Amino acid sequence: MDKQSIDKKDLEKQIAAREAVKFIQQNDIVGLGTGSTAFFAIQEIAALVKNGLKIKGVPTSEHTASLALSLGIELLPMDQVKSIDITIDGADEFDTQLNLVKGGGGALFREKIVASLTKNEIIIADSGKLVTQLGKFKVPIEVVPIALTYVLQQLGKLNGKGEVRMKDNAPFITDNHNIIVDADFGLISDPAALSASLNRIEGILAHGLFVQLTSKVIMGKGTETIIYAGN
Ligand SMILES: O=C(CO)[C@H](O)[C@H](O)COP(=O)(O)O
Repeated sequence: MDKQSIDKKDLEKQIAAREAVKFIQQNDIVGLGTGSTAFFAIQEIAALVKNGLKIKGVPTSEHTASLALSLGIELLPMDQVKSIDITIDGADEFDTQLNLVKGGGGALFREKIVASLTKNEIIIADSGKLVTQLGKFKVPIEVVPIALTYVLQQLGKLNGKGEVRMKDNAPFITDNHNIIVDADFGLISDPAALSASLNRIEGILAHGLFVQLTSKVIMGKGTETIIYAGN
């Protein structure tokens, strides 16, 4: 990928982030996403905080927690939060029905808990994330390590081929001390049905299919934003 296309992507992420933070209100509890797109939102939020906005953030990963603290955003631990007003997070893929694949950064479990607590889940994305059908990006699945063999067998029964995610020649370990299996199901014709099937497999802590959790996706396209909103 050449530098120009990288810059174009970053610009799209940034303008989507700028648009998304407009939905934050004074005294909101704000879920803070994880990844290179959420990074832009966290920076925008930090700038607003410096200008007097009072919010408390709920981070979706240890990495986001450190980043937010370093930028002066006050945090609340997830287990002390009953409800989150608004969350701004990224996604690996989304469709126009607002189904998502998330977890490319391995933070899917905390991202899903935060999304489930959130009244207004806003996903920000560059235009490369929009797909007609989910599934080109493998579905990240957080697995309790001792259940790996069983989970891989069960994924096979769903016509999924799972591979343990590696980092520096060792399995990638999540913030929750689990492993990630990236599962290829081909194109996913019914994300809700696959999500429900994955939910029934013991040993899976969370999977990266986010169905009916998103209120809008704000996508940067060139120098504009396009909003996909739920019904
Ligand atoms: O789900 C995520 C992390 O677990 C990210 O939101 C997703 O991977 C998108 O990342 P990026 O904004 O870097 O493309």
